[in-house]
Amino acid sequence: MKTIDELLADGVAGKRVFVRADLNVPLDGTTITDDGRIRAVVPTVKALADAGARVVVASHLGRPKGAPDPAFSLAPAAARLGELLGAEVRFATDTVGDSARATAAGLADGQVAVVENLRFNAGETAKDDAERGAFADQLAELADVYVGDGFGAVHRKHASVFDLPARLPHYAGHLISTEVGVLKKLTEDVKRPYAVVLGGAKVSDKLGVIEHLLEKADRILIGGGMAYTFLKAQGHEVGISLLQEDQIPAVQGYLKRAEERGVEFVLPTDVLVAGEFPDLRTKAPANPTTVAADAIPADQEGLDIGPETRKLYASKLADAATVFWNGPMGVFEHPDYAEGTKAVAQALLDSSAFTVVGGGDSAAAVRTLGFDENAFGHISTGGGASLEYLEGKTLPGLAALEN
Ligand SMILES: Nc1ncnc2c1ncn2[C@@H]1O[C@H](COP(=O)(O)OP(=O)(O)O)[C@@H](O)[C@H]1O
Ligand SMILES: O=C(OP(=O)(O)O)[C@H](O)COP(=O)(O)O
Repeated sequence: MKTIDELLADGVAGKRVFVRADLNVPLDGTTITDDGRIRAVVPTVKALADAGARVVVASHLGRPKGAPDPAFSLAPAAARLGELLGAEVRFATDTVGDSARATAAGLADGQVAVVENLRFNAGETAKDDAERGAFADQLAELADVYVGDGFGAVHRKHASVFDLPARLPHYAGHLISTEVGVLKKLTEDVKRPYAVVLGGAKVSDKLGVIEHLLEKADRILIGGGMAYTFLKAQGHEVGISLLQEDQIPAVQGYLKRAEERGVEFVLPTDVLVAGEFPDLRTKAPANPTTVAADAIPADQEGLDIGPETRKLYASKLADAATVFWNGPMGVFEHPDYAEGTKAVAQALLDSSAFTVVGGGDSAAAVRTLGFDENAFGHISTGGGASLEYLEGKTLPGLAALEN
């Protein structure tokens, strides 16, 4: 994989460089609640701009449906990038249309622009190779060189991640190089006991990695929205909690395999439930109740692990030598459901383990709940991406940079 250092050494002044970043930051309206992913790409963008490149930054944000949707505009992220760079950052109101082409063409050496959300275009995420390719062709017109630095999206076979680098000279940015360097250590030389904590809401995306983790980890702790498919697989009712019904047979298989291999699977023994999802904007009191994990009422939703589970998980992490954690334990954005996530973060800090926290929301949780991000071994900007890397899968965005 060629890195940006080679590009910089060859000289990049006057060249139009397309930087595929992951600026998928959590927003409250148009306010960025955690800018970690923007800060993470600054070293790459700054190095290119300082070297006189004309930098076109692109990213997805959220999961819009292949058409413009103001709620998912990258405008706030572009403004924040400008603040962090201490320089003007231009913003194109489309991704490959008139605004993007004019903005890219109007850049002077050392200037930076952000184009609008890649996922406002159906071609970005299309399954069909030709449709993705056609969109990548349009993106390629904006630049002479491609720098891949959106680590959080390298597991996606999307036009800007996979097809575009095949059309331009391509290099890995500083963030991707750093992320891969750390995660590689976890695949090669892992100190045991090795505990993995999984939670969050992207359950269907992430359940599959457990099959591989069963061959690697000594202990797997499950929380967040993921826990309820496990509880259901054990025969418990989960009310209106997040559930991946079609994955129940697979999950039953994981539990069986874990037993055969002597991998300890730890599930919540109690959970916080409520009749409705909390209001994350007003943060109005949610008044949850604590119930046993095998006694979730039919009309209630599990939204955090309970106090007994917090203690249990802390004890299971205390003597670990390595911990990988992806996915909050509950809806941490609301204070009534943040305690589970806080307890896991604190347990990681209290242990002497090498700790890796991965994922946009997990990293944001650690910071917004007041923890010192430097106290963790590594905070990865990618959750799904780091999990699939650990799984040993070929990641489209990394393979494209290697070719
Ligand atoms: N029990 C739950 N039910 C619904 N959503 C949950 C639950 N627990 C956690 N979440 C949500 O999961 C989201 C993060 O999930 P995910 O995107 O998978 O993590 P990451 O970005 O760290 O990879 C958070 O917004 C959080 O509110
Ligand atoms: O937030 C992301 O992934 P993550 O939640 O697994 O860390 C990335 O920006 C990828 O987004 P996607 O899962 O909508 O493709």
